[in-house]
Amino acid sequence: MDLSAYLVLDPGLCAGLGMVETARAAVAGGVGVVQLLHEQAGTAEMIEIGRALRVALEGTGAALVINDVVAAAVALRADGLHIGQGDMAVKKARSAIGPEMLLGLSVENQAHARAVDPHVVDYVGVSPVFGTPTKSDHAPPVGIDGLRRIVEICPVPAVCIGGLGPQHAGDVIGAGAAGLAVVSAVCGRPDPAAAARALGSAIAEARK
Ligand SMILES: Cc1ncc(COP(=O)(O)OP(=O)(O)O)c(N)n1
Ligand SMILES: Cc1nc(C(=O)O)sc1CCOP(=O)(O)O
Ligand SMILES: [Mg+2]
Repeated sequence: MDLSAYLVLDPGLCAGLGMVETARAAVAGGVGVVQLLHEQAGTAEMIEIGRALRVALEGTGAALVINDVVAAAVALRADGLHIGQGDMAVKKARSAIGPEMLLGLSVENQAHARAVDPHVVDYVGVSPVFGTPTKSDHAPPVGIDGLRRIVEICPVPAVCIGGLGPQHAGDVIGAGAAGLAVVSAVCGRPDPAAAARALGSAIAEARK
């Protein structure tokens, strides 16, 4: 899974174009992972949207990750499941999804990072780097220095999320992150493909 440019879909921000078309455009613009996050959807609706996303992503090489809803991830044979600290025990998630599906875990501080078991978790989402209106109940922002310390501790690759856009690629890649996860930098933009391209270019530039 190429974690460099990681799109987290938000149904509200994607209301204009829709989540499937937003994902299609973002992947055309170079996004490597699409996470379906829909707090209001039950399992059946997650599966229905996930199936449409699967069709849209087919043949692109982009990965489909399901947020929180283990049964939907399993039913869809998704590429990954992403859970937070309060969602469920990581070992329970791993036994539900089996050994092949990638498991992502949110980490919000150094203690969370120290507790990551690399035999169970494949990548972490360090969250949030900056405050963001996209998620109302986020943990205190860790900032770039906090991100660097968390990445140093984590035994698995780290993407980071929260208030990020192309303008932050230099700082977060410099801090050791494997990629940037974004919502509003792509969702709801007039041209999500161009927004994704701008993100990818900034990441490529940061890695030079
Ligand atoms: C890549 C990535 N990182 C962090 C999160 C946040 O997940 P979580 O803490 O479970 O919060 P919710 O988004 O589920 O409310 C994420 N979704 N993706
Ligand atoms: C989905 C999500 N999780 C977060 C966390 O801190 O756990 S912040 C967030 C939303 C990030 O949105 P934007 O890119 O628009 O700032
Ligand atoms: Mg969650």
